[in-house]
Amino acid sequence: MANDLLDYHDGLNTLLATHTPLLRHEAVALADLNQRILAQDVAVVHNVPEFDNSAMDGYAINGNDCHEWRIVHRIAAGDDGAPLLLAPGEAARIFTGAPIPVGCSAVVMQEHVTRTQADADQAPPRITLLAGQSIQDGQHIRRRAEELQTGDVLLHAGKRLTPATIGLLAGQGYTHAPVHAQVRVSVFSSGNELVPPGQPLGPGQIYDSNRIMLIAWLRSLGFAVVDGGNLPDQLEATRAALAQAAQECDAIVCSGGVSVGEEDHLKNALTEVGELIQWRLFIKPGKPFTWGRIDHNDHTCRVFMLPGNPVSSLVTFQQLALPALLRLTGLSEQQARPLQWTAYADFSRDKPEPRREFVRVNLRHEAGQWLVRPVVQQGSNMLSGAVHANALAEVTPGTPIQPGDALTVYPLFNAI
Ligand SMILES: Nc1nc2c(c(=O)[nH]1)N[C@H]1C(S)=C(S)[C@@H](COP(=O)(O)OP(=O)(O)OC[C@H]3O[C@@H](n4cnc5c(N)ncnc54)[C@H](O)[C@@H]3O)O[C@H]1N2
Ligand code: MOO
Repeated sequence: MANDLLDYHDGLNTLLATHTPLLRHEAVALADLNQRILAQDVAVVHNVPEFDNSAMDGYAINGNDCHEWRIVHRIAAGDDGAPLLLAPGEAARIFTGAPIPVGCSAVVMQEHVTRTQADADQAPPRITLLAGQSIQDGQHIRRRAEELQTGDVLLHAGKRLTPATIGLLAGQGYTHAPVHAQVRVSVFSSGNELVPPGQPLGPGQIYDSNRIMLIAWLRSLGFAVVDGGNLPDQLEATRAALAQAAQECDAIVCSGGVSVGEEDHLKNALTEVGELIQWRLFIKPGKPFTWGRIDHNDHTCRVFMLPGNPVSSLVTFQQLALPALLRLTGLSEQQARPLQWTAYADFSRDKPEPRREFVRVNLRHEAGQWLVRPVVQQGSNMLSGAVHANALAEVTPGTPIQPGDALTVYPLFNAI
């Protein structure tokens, strides 16, 4: 029955191609820019360095072949060094970041010279080079504009901003940067059995783990998250909640209620208020994963319905919903793809699984190779298994595994 289900890679490629960056932009202050995506190119407006300056604490000298130099100036970082001149045989005491005086041929580290104090007749102190040291022309001078030149592009549109890029923008004097607006995501769980942590459990009830897991995950990636609460197993209430959220948000992420049971109302509700684009993929876990859209006037809200088993939610979120959501934030298809590399099986499995499987594994580096071994708890209801794992290993449908077989692995939370 299952072979008509969509393959994972076709599903991922379709999601990446059909979700495009939101057009809303905003100027955001530097301290709040981490993880945001640049919406326009940003130019270099100051040469870096702005002026020739010293890379070391030491002495700026004129005349690399001299045997000693008279110290005639002292230049610290923050001083205006431009008017200062060095004649042949002269030196300036200089510090890292201080401007280079006119006539300087090189900077010598203070560890490489000896300094003689001024004598009684007020002659300036002198430095001589220690035996065994030599001087290269221009050494330890950071030249004006050697790193960045005015008019060049500092950062290109589409760049995901990191702490280092924020520092780079500050180094140019910027206080704000133009970024794509935050993607607003409503997160729901669904099921009469679910109780929020902190409340007592009644018979047949369990705590809701998926909603807070997804909220924390989305927040950590810079999304503006609305907690939509838990939807009862009831079509009318579900339909109303989806329609309301679609007016206010760019995307809805919900979990549970997308399988075939009579209490699984999510797909019907989506069909009534919007469009169900895809139901079910040929994957384990996460087969009932669903996506669609709800259009409201000129606004589109993307909808991702994750299967309720917590590991099914986690796997389909990381491998399918998140890449699509990251496209909305402004990332390219390539940037939004789940991070992946190749590792080698440190286990065997004779019985092939018909669906493409994402096995929860421990990825480790040993003797120059990345190796993977499955964690014990592989049930899609066993969140502890996903916690003990640090990656997902992809197993091709119908394929037994021998030790040493190459597998594609995806680090969990893109962080190893
Ligand atoms: N007859 C069939 N039954 C099922 C099939 C099938 O093909 N035929 N598919 C199974 C698969 S695979 C999955 S995965 C689940 C997914 O079902 P739903 O998405 O409808 O999820 P629920 O039935 O609502 O819940 C499944 C399971 O997960 C627990 N759950 C749900 N939400 C949460 C939450 N927020 N936090 C913690 N746990 C949650 C729920 O209590 C159930 O135990 O369907 C299979 N059935
Ligand atoms: O797809 Mo279900 O996620 O196999 O447990």
